[in-house]
Amino acid sequence: MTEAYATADLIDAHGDALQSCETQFQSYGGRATFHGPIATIKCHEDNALVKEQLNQPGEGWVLVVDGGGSLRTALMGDMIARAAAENGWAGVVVFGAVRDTAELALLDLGVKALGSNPRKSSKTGAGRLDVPVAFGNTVFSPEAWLYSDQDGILVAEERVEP
Ligand SMILES: O=C([O-])CC(=O)C(=O)O
Repeated sequence: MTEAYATADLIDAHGDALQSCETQFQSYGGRATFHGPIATIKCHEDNALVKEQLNQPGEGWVLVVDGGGSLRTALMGDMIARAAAENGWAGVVVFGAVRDTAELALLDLGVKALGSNPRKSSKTGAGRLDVPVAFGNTVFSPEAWLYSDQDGILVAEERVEP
């Protein structure tokens, strides 16, 4: 799905209402531009919670996964990402690594991550759901709004009109 806004235009118009994430992400998903309200997970090299959440209805939300920046294991691969797309999530932002990147590019889902690693994560369920997470000088609070495109990621406490 192509969306008719650019983050540069949004921040020009609504600068005071927006945080702009300084972390430089790679874009892996088939959707280059995506936005939606935020759900969060904080976890470390364990993706059971990520799998569980993305198998729930997404209703246009964006899951922000704070993996602590670890590139040692992948927190999402093609199976979890396919479930996310089928369940209507708009996108997934991973402060950490993903895998199966060739397949991720074919999905109608926004995926941003720091990098990739073929090694899988553990699946104990360790981690926390729906807590504010922060990276790149930006706080991602549950239910805030996220706007992402090739230029970066913006966060607003309330929805802003593109
Ligand atoms: O199961 C995992 O750890 C992640 C994965 O490879 C997938 O989503 O296909």
